[in-house]
Amino acid sequence: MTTKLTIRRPDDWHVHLRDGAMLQGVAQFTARQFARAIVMPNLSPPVTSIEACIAYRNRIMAALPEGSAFTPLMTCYLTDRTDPAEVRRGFTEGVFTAAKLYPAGATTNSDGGVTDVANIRAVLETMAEVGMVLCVHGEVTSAEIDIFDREAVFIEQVLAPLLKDQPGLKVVFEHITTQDAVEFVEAAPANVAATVTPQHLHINRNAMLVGGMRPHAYCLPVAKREKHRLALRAAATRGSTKFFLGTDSAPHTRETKESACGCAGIFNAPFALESYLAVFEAESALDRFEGFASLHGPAFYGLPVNESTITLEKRNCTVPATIMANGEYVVPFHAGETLGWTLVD
Ligand SMILES: NC(=O)N[C@@H](CC(=O)O)C(=O)O
Ligand SMILES: [Zn+2]
Ligand SMILES: [Zn+2]
Repeated sequence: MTTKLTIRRPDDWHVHLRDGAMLQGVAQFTARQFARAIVMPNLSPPVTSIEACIAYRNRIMAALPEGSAFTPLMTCYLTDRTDPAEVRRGFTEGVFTAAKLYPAGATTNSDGGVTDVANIRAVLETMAEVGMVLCVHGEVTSAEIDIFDREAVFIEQVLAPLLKDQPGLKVVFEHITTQDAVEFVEAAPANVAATVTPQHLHINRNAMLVGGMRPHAYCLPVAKREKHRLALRAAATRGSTKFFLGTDSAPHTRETKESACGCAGIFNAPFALESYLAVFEAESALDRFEGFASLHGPAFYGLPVNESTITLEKRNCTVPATIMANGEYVVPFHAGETLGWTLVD
């Protein structure tokens, strides 16, 4: 029986580090587990320029614990008015690692997002030309589309046509939640990949709705039915280089989650690796964890793998009911549960 696992240090290819007091409270958790992370730009106001991005990166660096070797990889929030020249310059100067497509109104702080991908055609062309990754929140927003169908409809109405128009563009279909998305990514060429969150590997929609409404199991895209969860588990643990780690850790204060209109987002950063590893163990795929966590992401982005390592031990760890993030309570994913592996410092 494996009781100790040492792998190259993982990266998180999708995280919300927030800003201000919350950033001060949560940055340490991601920095402890990961070498690098793709940092989402959905602040208020969003990070839409090189200047704003450099300033945000500096605030992240200032929020890291002393001596941290963590590197934030920054992203540009696309809007209907994004200037292709700004995206190109930000990428070539090393400020933007990727650009992020939020369909307007799809999720937290996406009101300034893109109303129609036709409006960013020149931006996408530029990105394809320079080899810059497009990160996509893949849900349509039309009122008449059922929330459980929004990802599958996005594939058909937006993503497939977009890739037809820009066949060379590197696209990360983020936080996928459906068998439809798994099948689409598997059938697509090598320039299309996906990230998978810990929550979508652990829970289906019952976790959110059975026995009472559970706001801390609510995120977007919402968890789907069990067959989709099983498809995601198979995809993530199969060893395919098209699927890699992206936590989508999205902290909101306990108050804003436990509300008449609760915010979407699950805060999983403090125990992300322990959470993923539980899945890989249950799927008898411990030997494939390093690929998912530390190798496939850098390969897709064209970045070097990390030289340093981390070690996880087969030892119980109990996730606290709440975490104090710089004066605000945040409820973590797996609150109050015990996980079978522990990241060794
Ligand atoms: N995943 C979420 O439920 N929420 C994210 C936004 C996002 O990634 O869609 C957030 O910023 O809170
Ligand atoms: Zn999203
Ligand atoms: Zn996200």
